[in-house]
Amino acid sequence: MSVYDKTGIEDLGRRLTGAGCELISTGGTHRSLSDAGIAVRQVADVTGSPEILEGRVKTLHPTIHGGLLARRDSAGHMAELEQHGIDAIDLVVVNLYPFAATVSKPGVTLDDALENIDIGGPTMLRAAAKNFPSVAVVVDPADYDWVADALADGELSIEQRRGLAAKAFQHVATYDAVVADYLASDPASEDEMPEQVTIGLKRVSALRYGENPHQRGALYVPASGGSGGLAQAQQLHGRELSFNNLMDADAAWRIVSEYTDPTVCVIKHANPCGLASSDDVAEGYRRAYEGDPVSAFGGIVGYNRPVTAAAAEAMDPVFYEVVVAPGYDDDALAFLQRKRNLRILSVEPAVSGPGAADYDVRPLSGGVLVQTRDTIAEYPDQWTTATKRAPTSAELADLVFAWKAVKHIKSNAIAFVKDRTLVGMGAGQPNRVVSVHLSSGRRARSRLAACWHRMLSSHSRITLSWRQKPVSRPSSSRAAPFGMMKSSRRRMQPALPWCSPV
Ligand SMILES: NC(=O)c1ncn([C@@H]2O[C@H](COP(=O)(O)O)[C@@H](O)[C@H]2O)c1NC=O
Repeated sequence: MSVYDKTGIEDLGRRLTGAGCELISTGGTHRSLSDAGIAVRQVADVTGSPEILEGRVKTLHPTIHGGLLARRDSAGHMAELEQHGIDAIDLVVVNLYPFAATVSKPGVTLDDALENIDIGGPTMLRAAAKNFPSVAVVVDPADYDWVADALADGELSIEQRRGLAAKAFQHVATYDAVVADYLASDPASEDEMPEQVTIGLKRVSALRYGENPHQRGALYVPASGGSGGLAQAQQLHGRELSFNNLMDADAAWRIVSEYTDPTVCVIKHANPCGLASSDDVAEGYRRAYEGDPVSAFGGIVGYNRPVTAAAAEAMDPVFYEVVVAPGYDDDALAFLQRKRNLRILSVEPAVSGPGAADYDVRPLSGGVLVQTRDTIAEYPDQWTTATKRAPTSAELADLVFAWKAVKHIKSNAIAFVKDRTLVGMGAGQPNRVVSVHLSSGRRARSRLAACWHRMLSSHSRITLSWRQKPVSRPSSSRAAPFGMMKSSRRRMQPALPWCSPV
């Protein structure tokens, strides 16, 4: 037994000695056990070598590793143990130096970090895990109880030992990935994508199923630590979250997090069908909802400010699956909790763990695409005007709003915006002209289509304005909504019969 985190170790030690085990421990673990009156030998007494180099070498010794690695079914191995006076070791209980927690501390030095890279612990875990046909390895304190129960009744089965071995290897792999991330986060190497990427994740919850009922699914967070973000949201109310709930709630949280002004969105199928900024969050919700009242049903509502009672009441007539916000006024929460099926999430901004490379990862058949996140700073005061008429300052504010919105709408993304409110949205269409057509709610005019065609041939990102009444909702002002589109391809789409250039 050699554990950094001593929680539960006395109870386990007592149960193991009760089951007839003889215990061997390193310095601090030995102290904890013997102080609790449990019979235990010092590892140094077993190896005949003292701990040296300030604890850098404690268990790295043939007596320990011979005892762990010898095949019990090999007469040769057992004879060698005998010859060298080594006893077989049947169970290893180890947890490692807290590397991630250490490097999360502000002002941590490289020296501190290096001293917290555990070497002897992983070596014992790997040795015991390799030899799981004969040896059991316990790395997770959550396993202490059932392992002690099994040993009290006899022994662990081969399947149980194999499961523990897999867990130990997984643990060591994740631990090493965090160390590698930390060491790789050298500013000099930031220009290049890394040669190899190992992403250590730990499961925080099992989901009933994945995207479809025949798929399995679970939620993971980075093993390197970090906090906040949708994956670490606190669920304040409602039924279990599904895979799709989490996907949509994340889309909601990401889009409202894009705005500094108080902003509310309504998400359907990972796209915002409603989005509005307003100093009054209840008004923001109303305007977001009115952007597309039909699609809002069954959606997810996201706020970047605490939900007020007025906003909660405004949401009342509509069925929503999830609401996600950085907090809730007490009366708002009490009001929302009346709805049995509404899942209520409280989220804090995401803070990456130490050295965690913050990648966007997409699966391909046979591989994955990895890119850095789309977090570029935008400078609207440096934008140039593509049209003859320059936007007014109110129109520019709408364009800034639209530019942030369109980043979160799936391609071919179209956003019509008026008064910092999304009034029309086109997403996921294979044809961008059709996407405009859908988002404007009526057949695109040939003049508009021609305008698109001219611009699509020369720009990959386009801002557009034209004289046309807002179509998705009535507006008191006579100015037209502003449109914005995003496309990752420069090629012009083939002309459709109803949008031939004029
Ligand atoms: N150097 C070694 O040989 C070695 N052997 C075990 N450890 C670690 O020492 C820790 C326990 O130390 P202690 O029992 O002294 O509190 C465990 O986290 C274990 O993983 C070691 N420390 C670091 O590598």
